[in-house]
Amino acid sequence: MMEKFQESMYKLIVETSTKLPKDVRRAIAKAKMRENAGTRAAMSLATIVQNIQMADENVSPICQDTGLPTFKIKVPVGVNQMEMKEAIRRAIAQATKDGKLRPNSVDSLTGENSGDNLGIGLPVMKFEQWEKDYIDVRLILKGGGCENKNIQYSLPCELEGLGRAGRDLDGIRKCILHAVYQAQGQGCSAGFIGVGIGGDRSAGYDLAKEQLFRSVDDVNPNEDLRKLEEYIMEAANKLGIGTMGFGGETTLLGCKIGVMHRIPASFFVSVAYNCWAFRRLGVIIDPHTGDIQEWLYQEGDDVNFQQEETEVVGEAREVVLEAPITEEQIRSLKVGDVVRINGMIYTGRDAIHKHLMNHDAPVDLNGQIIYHCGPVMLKDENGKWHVKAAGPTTSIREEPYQGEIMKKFGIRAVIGKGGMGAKTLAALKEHGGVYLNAIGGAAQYYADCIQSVEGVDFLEFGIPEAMWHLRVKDFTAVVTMDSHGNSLHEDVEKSSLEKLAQFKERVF
Ligand SMILES: O=C(O)C[C@H](O)C(=O)O
Ligand code: SF4
Repeated sequence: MMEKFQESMYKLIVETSTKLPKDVRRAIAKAKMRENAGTRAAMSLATIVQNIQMADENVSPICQDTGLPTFKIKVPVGVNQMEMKEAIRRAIAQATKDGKLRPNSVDSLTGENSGDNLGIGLPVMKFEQWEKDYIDVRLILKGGGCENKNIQYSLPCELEGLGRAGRDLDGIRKCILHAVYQAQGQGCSAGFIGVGIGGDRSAGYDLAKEQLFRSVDDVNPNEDLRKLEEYIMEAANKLGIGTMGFGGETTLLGCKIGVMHRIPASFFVSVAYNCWAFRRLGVIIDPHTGDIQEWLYQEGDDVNFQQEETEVVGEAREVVLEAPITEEQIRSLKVGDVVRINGMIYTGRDAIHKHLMNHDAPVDLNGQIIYHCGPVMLKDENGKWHVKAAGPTTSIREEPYQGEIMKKFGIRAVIGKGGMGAKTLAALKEHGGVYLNAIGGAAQYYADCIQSVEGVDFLEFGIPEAMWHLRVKDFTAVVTMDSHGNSLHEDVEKSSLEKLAQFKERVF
């Protein structure tokens, strides 16, 4: 039985990483219909849909960040949970080896990547016993960018744009709207949120995450919460943050709210934010054979994304870039321009940015392009590396370093997602640099633009943190911060704050 169970868990992991569930697909298809053709949001959604289809076909990760695997398992009395845990760990290690998961488990003290997704406390497995005679296993692969946008409020509190949030349903309403606002595009909007009302800090977050296991289509049995969920879906989509924070009609794809009791002194509202790449599936397992009897979240017909040819944004200019890039070329770029990159780009994320502050670079970065990306890579029998998934990572984490590093090494462009802050914007102006926004989560789409892996440095930092030398063709991204002091991210943040303030008045 355990061998079969391990095989079933392997199938669950691979399916979760590579195929979005139908309820999520329906939500994305609906969002796509709402956007006006030709806008940046429509273009991004077209890329997202294309990426979902490519992941289906390639049986490869939808997003390169395959997240922190969290299993929720319900078992009948008499099933050996310790053996199940071991089988799940083996299945996780196998899926990592096969390039279906990125090695994502990092020693928090030494920074060492375990290489197989196993580690202290990882994967997360939560067991519960029940009276039924079958096993129910559900899995979420929740990436780090959206996890970083989770937020917890302690009521009463003051919220920018909304004023005081008190200890009542209306205060809760304000917290949830604020949670969507503060995420901007950084958690790869449009997102799904799970909300937990009450509990202590840890139980509140657990409850919030528990909500993410609810189907997007289900209706809250609590009438107050049903109304609140409905209200939030409507109001949040008026914030104008849109796909990737580019502005647009859809900012939120789902909202599920749960409640538990609290103690008199504490009143927490906890919000778990999940990106559009909402990888969550489940299976019913026969406890005697270990076989999969049924897949969960897959009710309904196959979702047919209507994919008409999307034109590039209205009058957006398309510019081809190839490194080394001159200052003059960079200064000619403006927010809104679409760039197509050919030639070399170098990945660099958290560990490398920190390292480069007081070390030399292993390659000459003068005039070059840095890509904030931690790809999924596999080495073949001949020792050659292949890219299995390679979308952008959240750039704002490099905010303390980026400007200085660009100046120090002469870097002319950085590609990432979610935008960067005032410090980087000032450096782009002073030095002559641009920020290029790629579509977060579109890891198959971008992997397809990579023609070859020409080298790697800092492999000791682990696969996601290494500096990969990539030769690309037609790698497309949008200029969202230019060398003239313009930032689309700053604009959207400002306008969405104004819109948020329209929801200040009491509703509940
Ligand atoms: O780690 C990554 O590759 C991306 C991360 O999920 C992010 O959204 O920043
Ligand atoms: S890159 Fe975006 S889509 Fe991928 S896990 Fe991070 S937040 Fe989600």
